[in-house]
Amino acid sequence: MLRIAIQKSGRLSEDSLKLIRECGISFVSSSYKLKVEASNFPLEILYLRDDDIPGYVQDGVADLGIVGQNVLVEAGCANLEVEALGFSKCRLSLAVPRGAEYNSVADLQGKSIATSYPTILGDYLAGEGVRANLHTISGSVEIAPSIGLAEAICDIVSSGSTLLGNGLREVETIFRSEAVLIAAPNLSAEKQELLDQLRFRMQAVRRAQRSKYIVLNAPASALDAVKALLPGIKSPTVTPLAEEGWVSVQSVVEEDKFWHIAAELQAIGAEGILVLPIEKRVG
Ligand SMILES: Nc1ncnc2c1ncn2[C@@H]1O[C@H](COP(=O)(O)OP(=O)(O)OP(=O)(O)O)[C@@H](O)[C@H]1O
Ligand SMILES: O=P(O)(O)OC[C@H]1O[C@H](OP(=O)(O)OP(=O)(O)O)[C@H](O)[C@@H]1O
Ligand SMILES: [Mg+2]
Repeated sequence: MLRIAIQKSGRLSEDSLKLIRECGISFVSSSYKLKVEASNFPLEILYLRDDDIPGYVQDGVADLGIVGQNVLVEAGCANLEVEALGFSKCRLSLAVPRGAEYNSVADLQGKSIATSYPTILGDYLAGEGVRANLHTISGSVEIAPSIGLAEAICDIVSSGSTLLGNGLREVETIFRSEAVLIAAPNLSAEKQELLDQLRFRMQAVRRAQRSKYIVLNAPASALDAVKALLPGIKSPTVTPLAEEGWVSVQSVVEEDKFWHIAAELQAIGAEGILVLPIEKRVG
């Protein structure tokens, strides 16, 4: 049985649970039970504070974990990462009060900076040759300048609303993060085999999320141009329509290229362009 540690409640929780479920693994979750067993895969799920996850996996108390790279690197456990998962994307940034003068990181020399990430920040500042006084606090970091605790902060930013709401201006991005799957060093051969199965499923889910199924009608005369735009996985499926001179084309497109391709398809005469989600994609 594999044990995976995920965040009990917070920014990682929902997507971590969703990913495990999309891998076809069923379990009953309740907010009171902190350890649950899946019914159709040898997996036990532990619900923990995210800060504790790297340590549990490093020590082998849990075999696997899902955690942000920011927390993983801060804990000095970057070597445990096995797979980036593409959610909970955020950045670690330095910010100063909106009206404060700031030209470069050298302006932080001798200043006090509040953060929950003293290791990542300390390494960054050392690399820049800047000495500052770091105040380590575990949350609500953005409040620090307005209560006189620090002159700058370094914390997680996503939309930037928290900085804006607290009169702060983002001045440097020092680290980019997303959720990652981590694994204990030296897993037994049996557990490694289960991990490989789980990664195979996770990759199929992620590949599917990045792809869309596209169906459209096009004049047969435009077929070569349509094929060039929609090469698909191997090649597109082309079937004749009942109406003479027209074909139906089915293919797979990368989601981030869809809008660009859809406009080009329309320009060469394609009609009725439908886009459907793909649940899993193997290979
Ligand atoms: N605004 C955000 N947008 C996207 N991802 C975020 C955001 N804030 C945090 N994250 C990511 O999600 C992780 C968990 O964030 P969260 O705020 O839930 O942590 P926490 O308050 O420390 O939780 P816990 O109670 O488990 O210690 C962060 O370490 C980071 O990787
Ligand atoms: O740029 P934004 O979109 O505003 O997001 C950034 C905020 O999100 C996180 O806090 P969260 O809301 O998770 O609360 P927490 O302090 O309880 O972790 C993070 O610590 C920032 O404060
Ligand atoms: Mg935490």
